[in-house]
Amino acid sequence: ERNAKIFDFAAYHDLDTIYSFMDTLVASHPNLISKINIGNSYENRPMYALKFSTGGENRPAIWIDAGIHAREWVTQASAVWIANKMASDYGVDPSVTSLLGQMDVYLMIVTNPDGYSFTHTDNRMWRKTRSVNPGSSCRGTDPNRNWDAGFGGPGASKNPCSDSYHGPYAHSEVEVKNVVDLIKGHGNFKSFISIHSYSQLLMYPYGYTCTNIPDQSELHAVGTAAIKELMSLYNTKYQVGSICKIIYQASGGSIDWTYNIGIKYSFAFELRDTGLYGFLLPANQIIPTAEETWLGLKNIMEYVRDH
Ligand SMILES: CS(=N)(=N)C[C@@H](Cc1ccccc1)C(=O)O
Ligand SMILES: [Zn+2]
Repeated sequence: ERNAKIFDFAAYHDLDTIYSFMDTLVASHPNLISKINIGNSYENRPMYALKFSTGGENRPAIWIDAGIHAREWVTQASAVWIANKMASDYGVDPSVTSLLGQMDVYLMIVTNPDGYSFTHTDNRMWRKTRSVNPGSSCRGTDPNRNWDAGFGGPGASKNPCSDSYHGPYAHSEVEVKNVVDLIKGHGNFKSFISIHSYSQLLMYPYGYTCTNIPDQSELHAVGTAAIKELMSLYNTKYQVGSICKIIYQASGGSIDWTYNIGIKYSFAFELRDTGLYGFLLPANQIIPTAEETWLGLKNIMEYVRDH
């Protein structure tokens, strides 16, 4: 509890510090949070998801991941703050209490640990995994082009040296496979939310095509309500739309695969900012970004709980 009190949420932390924060949080809330090792990364780092659960057996669940792109540091930092917020608001905020009384929430703070570690040791702008590409001197696959949804189509590169290299085959990256296996094994996820930065967008599928999904109008309405909440705090301007329409065509993205396996409420956030600092967002914007993102996330989770 003392450690949880001295953690600096207004700073960027390395992998070990984030992992020990998780242990502190679990220790402070043993009846609410457990740490699940969903498998190891390419370089054998554990991949931890925090499971928020008040009981039941395989309850309907919501997945939230951050940091699949290593350099998007405000996403892992915001997820740390959100983990703490959800823990402290349970039993205090009636909406959070009701949500966790009916659903489980899985929160993966560092979805690409090898890449995140590499941004601290070698290259702050690294995005991909750190897997070896046979026959190339370039490392890594874009974990957000490696999912089995329009895999290898337009909006991904076949060049291992590209930042959007799709990898040798769908789910080739163990970091992706570990999440895929958890989602398929669980079988009762109602929502999958992937947190990226930057651009200030809330997106729904598809990325691999600009054709509308069957649930386009519902997801657009959910997204619109969510960003209204988000914007209410600091007036941070967000836009809502499909990946393909509001950012660009991108194949092999996570939320296209989750939508296609039946997880209707699949969304991707692009957090602050719109390019002034980009991936190098100053640490003094971590807490404001996390606070406003939480409002949007909570709004989506409430909708999922009630539908
Ligand atoms: C700036 S960025 N790389 N976070 C934008 C991110 C958009 C996206 C999100 C979800 C699914 C597909 C595509 C990407 O290119 O992977
Ligand atoms: Zn990203």
